[in-house]
Amino acid sequence: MRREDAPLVIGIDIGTSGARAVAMAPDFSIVASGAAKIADFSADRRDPVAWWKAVQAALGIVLDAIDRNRVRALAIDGTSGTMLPVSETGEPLSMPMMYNDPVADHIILDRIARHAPKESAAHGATSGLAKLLTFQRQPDVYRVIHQADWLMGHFTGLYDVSDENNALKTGYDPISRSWPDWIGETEADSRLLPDVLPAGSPVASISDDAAAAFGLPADTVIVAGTTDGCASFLATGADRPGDGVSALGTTLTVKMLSDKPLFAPEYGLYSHRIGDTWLAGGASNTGGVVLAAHFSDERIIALSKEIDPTRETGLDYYPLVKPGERFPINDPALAPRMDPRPDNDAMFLQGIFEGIAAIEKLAYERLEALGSPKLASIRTVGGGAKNPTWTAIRGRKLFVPFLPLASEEAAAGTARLALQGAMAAGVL
Ligand SMILES: Nc1ncnc2c1ncn2[C@@H]1O[C@H](COP(=O)(O)OP(=O)(O)O)[C@@H](O)[C@H]1O
Ligand SMILES: O=C(CO)[C@H](O)[C@H](O)COP(=O)(O)O
Repeated sequence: MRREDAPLVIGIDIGTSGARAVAMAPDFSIVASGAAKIADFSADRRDPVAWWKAVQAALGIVLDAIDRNRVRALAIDGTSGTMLPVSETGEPLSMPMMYNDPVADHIILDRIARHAPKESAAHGATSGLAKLLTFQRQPDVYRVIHQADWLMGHFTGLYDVSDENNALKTGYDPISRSWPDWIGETEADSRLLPDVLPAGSPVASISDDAAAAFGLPADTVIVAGTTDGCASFLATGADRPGDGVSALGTTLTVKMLSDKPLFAPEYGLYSHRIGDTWLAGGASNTGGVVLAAHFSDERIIALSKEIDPTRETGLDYYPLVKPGERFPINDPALAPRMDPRPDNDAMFLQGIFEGIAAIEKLAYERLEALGSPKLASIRTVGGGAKNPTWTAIRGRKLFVPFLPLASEEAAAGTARLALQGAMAAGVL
């Protein structure tokens, strides 16, 4: 088959600020990509209509660049823990709660704390389960679903299907592959939970309406997606036990591919299931957000050139913008440690780089102490990945090869799941 006739799949990522879509060939090459900002459609990042418009716009750019008849499958990822209550036809019944919107109702949080097993990822004020318990009081609610589920429903017409990754923080047990009975004990109405499929498994053929709207083949397979965090891991091409991915974005997230699941909520550590492997790790509150609180991106670049990364400042910071940490220390009251501040801004910036690198190192050490494979390599994504000074500081502390990325587009990770689903459905 000529390269221009090869079948294609589509991966769509809806992240914190916008939607991105890619078309991918079976050899993982990306043949087209498109992007759109949520802010271009609404000033409110919670507005689901704006999410859908951003997805339509990003997908439209991709479809205009390819022959639509080549598309075999499509999958979507969304921000982990963003939820909304819907009617049977998918109408949102209230404004969604975003991944970082906390539930303030202490009765709900106490019920989860009392009934969820210690190792569950459903603990905490931002968990999907806390949001389900909040939304189930809505009149006429059919299901409470995740952002990615709702967007997928626009392609299938089904608003009651999720994937194992998005469902994790809503209490789903990825080891028994079921919604556990204890969820009922929290007084959650389990009839409102979506059906859950493994990430990368076929859900349904595209609906007639969506096929007509996008000009896609009627047998396009819609595939169960994942969270944005897992998608950006998969996009890098990391695929062996011991492969680590550090995301130096607004926050620092660290994940490692592990042959067994690891759950340690006391450290904010959980595992997402991908096939029979696990993405173990967690998200810290440190990261670029601390840099951005003190320096513009231009100033970071200029000051970085003044830093000698081979010499430690000895400042020993724990950089945070406010008290509270999730991973690798889980302590809602943990105080930032950023004193003394030297007069020299380059030295201050170096202290922050060193502090974040030390937290990254502790994250990988926690994983190994809990039984993960030995860290073999790190791939780095996010705004901090392009800073050679920071990379040199990290290299001095982490002692493993830093590998290049197959792609830094989360949508490419989701497209890999679409390829898997297309193969499982026999259309590739
Ligand atoms: N040259 C740089 N060196 C280090 N950090 C940077 C640099 N440029 C931007 N950043 C940081 O990267 C962060 C944004 O990363 P990005 O991956 O785009 O974020 P998000 O997680 O929101 O998608 C900002 O907080 C910014 O401070
Ligand atoms: O904060 C987020 C929003 O971008 C991420 O969704 C979160 O950090 C990653 O969660 P997960 O590990 O479940 O993918």
